[in-house]
Amino acid sequence: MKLPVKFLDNMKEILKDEFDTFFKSYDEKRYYGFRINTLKISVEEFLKISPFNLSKIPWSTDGFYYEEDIRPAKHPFYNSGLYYIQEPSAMSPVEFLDVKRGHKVLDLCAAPGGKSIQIASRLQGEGMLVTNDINSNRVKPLVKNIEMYGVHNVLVVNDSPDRLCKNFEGFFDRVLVDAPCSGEGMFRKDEKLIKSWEKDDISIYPKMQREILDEAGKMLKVGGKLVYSTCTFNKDENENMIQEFLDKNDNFELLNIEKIGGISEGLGVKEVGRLWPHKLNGEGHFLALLQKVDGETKEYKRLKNKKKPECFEEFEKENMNISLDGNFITINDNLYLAPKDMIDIKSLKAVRTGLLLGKVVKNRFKPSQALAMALKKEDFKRVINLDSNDTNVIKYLKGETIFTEGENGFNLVCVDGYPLGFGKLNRGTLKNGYEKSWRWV
Ligand SMILES: C[S@@+](CC[C@H](N)C(=O)[O-])C[C@H]1O[C@@H](n2cnc3c(N)ncnc32)[C@H](O)[C@@H]1O
Repeated sequence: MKLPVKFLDNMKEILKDEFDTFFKSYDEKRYYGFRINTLKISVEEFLKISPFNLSKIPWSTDGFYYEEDIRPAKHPFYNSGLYYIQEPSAMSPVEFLDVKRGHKVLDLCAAPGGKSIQIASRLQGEGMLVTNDINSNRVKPLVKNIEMYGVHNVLVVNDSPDRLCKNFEGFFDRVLVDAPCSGEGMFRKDEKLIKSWEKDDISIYPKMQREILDEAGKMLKVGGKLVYSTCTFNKDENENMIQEFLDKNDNFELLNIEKIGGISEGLGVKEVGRLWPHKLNGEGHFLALLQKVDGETKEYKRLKNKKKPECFEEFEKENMNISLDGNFITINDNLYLAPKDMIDIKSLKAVRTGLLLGKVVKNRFKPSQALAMALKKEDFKRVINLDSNDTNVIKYLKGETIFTEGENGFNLVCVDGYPLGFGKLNRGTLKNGYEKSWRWV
């Protein structure tokens, strides 16, 4: 692999005696991983049905390495949101964020959403996740991932950190800043990034990171914790960025990142964590854990619950074995179940205000793909449960009509018991309800 000379010079300076082993690691194979989505299945249950050979990633509770030649994104379990494909070292930031059920958590630079899904799996439907990205193109896959992985206690935002801060100062128990960075840790994963590193002016990143981190700190509660992470090796974007933040904010303390599974101390800062490709099986990451120990406390009032619309109540009675409760919000014909901890937000570009249940048009309710993905098989009255080897699964994912037995009406189509989407059955013919933009082409 041909690496930029300037990058190698920087790395020689940083790594000194270790440089040669670091450099050689670029000729070794890269590692592939996915994380089991414990919102839908436990690690133990998944391992019982797993069609793949997997081995544990040491710093992750639910992450596994898989071999390069298997294609987990082509298996229908991927479409049912049972696992999220993620570079192994990228699984580390959330591991150290110490998210507990009921927390209010902000993922400030979230797209495409790998770490948001990981946070949601720690929340297990309690508390609230606010997931944001400034880039409107990148928010689209973020929304898809949030929905496919069945995250429902969520507010998805496409806005800037300072505008978020106007609504959420001192609000969050946990904040993740997975900062935009020069991406030096991703060269082995994606050689195109070498070209953009050479072409772009990487000195722009520290300014961006500083601004994001400053706003992130303000949105944290006293006692709350923040993880700052990057996938680059550059010291200015890592240890120096954290040192500068601590110098400016004496109400923050640096906590220790436990050095498990081959994670190393930082460069001159022992509390932070470095994942190096020559020391563990992953591409590279930087982690710092901060705690806010002093500051102003602000009280927030939850939004008052709005009633369930009648048309949704009817849909539930006709089709579901459960009845949802909480705050039902309608925005432009879209019916949402908002998170219980939702507050009044002003002038923010919210893309999803909770779980999108469906559309209400002329008092008729049409369920969404997101609702199907947030349900369990037992939650629905009529289910078409396909075997993962059944050719109808691919047909369904392609949006084709399928012919199958079952009860007329709305059905939840599942693969080996895990929902894929809806369909309407009429005398053996299933009108495909799989979201058009998700269909296999
Ligand atoms: C490293 S990526 C995030 C990856 C993501 N956390 C994940 O695990 O899937 C950094 C993200 O920061 C976003 N970003 C850049 N500047 C930002 C800003 N000022 N505020 C919020 N997000 C920003 C980029 O659009 C990009 O999606």
